[in-house]
Amino acid sequence: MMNINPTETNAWKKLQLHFDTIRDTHLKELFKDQGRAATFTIQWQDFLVDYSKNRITEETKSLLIELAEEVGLSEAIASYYGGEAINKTEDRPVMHTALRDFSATAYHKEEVAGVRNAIKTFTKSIIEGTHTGATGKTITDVVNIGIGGSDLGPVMVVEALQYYKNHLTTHFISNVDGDHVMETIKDLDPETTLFVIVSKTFTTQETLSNATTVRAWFVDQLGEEAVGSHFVAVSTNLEAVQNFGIASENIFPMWNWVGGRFSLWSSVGLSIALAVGYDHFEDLLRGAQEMDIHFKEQPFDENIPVITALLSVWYNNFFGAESEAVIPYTQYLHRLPAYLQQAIMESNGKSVDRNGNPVGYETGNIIWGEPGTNSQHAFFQLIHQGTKLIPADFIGFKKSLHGNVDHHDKLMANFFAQTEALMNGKTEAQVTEELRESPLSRKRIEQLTPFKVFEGNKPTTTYLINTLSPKTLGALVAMYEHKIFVQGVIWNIYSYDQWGVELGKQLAKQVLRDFDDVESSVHDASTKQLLISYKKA
Ligand SMILES: O=P(O)(O)OC[C@H]1O[C@H](O)[C@H](O)[C@@H](O)[C@@H]1O
Repeated sequence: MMNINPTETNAWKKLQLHFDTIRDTHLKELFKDQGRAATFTIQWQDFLVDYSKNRITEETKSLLIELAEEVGLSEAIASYYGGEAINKTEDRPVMHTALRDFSATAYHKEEVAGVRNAIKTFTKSIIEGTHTGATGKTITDVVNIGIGGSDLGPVMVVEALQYYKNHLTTHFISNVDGDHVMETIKDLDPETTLFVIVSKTFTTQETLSNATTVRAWFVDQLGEEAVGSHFVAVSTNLEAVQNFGIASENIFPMWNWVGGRFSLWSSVGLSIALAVGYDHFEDLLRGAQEMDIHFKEQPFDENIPVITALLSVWYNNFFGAESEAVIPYTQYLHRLPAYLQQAIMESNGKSVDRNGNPVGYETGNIIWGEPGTNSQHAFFQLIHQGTKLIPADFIGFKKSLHGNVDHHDKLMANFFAQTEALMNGKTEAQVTEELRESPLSRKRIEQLTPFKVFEGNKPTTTYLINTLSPKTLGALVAMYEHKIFVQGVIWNIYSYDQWGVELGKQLAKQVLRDFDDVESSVHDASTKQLLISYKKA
């Protein structure tokens, strides 16, 4: 890793000058070049990534690639794939790619294959009913208890692959909110339920509290001796799991070289494999592996994660765009934005560079989104006519899974229409002409026109994918993972730690202790007033 301040590179300086020449250019203008769509499209396997509706020219693209080269992206990729401890503040390598590397030269090959086999055997026994509950009944429900990376990945994928699901009903408990726990377990039959406790560290307050409550509820009904048939855990901290009362044969290990928010490919994905079967889980991994190979081998100008990361830097650091929207046009991906919020914002929400100095430029963007078309009827107003520039990823599929062409055409008509509308907008002349056909008076038309004008020039990147399958989903998620990596390299920050989560955790522990005597606790006046009011209730 070269630890270069991006703003001090030659490419950055050139980009700044270039930006001044292009900042006001309208996309409509750029589209006068008929070849533009083909120039700025990458066709890869089942993916067509059309990034032509972005505010770039070929010069922008080559300067951005120059930036990537100048900060040493190729060397960084080699360190990432080479298992170097690139997560320096935690002194760990970042090796989620090893979890889906089926090649002969894969890192940690045997350990990984061993755990994969354990997942395969166990999930098969649950799905086929050979592993029964303590009273001999087959398992019908699976409850994943975990938070952050131990929840968001599994829940996002299980929702995304609902079409491929088997008979097991999957539930997720994450929040330490007791109401969340009770609402989930209230109708469950302990005799037919399997609990999967997922915590990389096995020290997370939320997960341990939830697991303790659920375990007590369970033991109350079926007794301590039944625990072994109904509780399994996923963790790196085998000792803590055993202390919690889960036998070693019921623990699926994971490793410190896998970050929590990149761990769905490990045994953290046990609930996924239970929900859709091991073969689909493996397909998910294989899809991710294909993207890993693409990212590692493709030249930057044809490399999806590299290009999309550079576009994101372009908007974030030159246009001053603060956020990015992710709009999947499939209900199955309704948890993708939430998943990406952790993956992206926990990784790149950093303000200290790799030399330990404050960064003097913007880093991690704010990620948000909801599925289309719902989002169109909710927040698209602001994207179309608000004052903020919000680059958006549009993710759509050529075929629906249930095959209802009528619905799919309507869904996708919106998908295409929105990116076109965001790009072109609507001019004053167009609005006036349209209003002239209405019975409105001339005066009224004049009054209304400014409100109906769309400036356009709103950038979007379109991912048009054949179908939503375990494989394409794996590739899509891996694409975002590598995009995060590229951005971290350019911004010269450490993307794989998350110290920013600690302070709140520490304080919550203190506040919990202070609940015993809020009057004499030491807090600022606002917090103290709130604590007193809370305890009086
Ligand atoms: O899996 P666990 O150790 O329970 O951690 C769960 C979550 O805890 C913290 O919030 C971290 O910031 C997350 O990255 C992690 O995914």
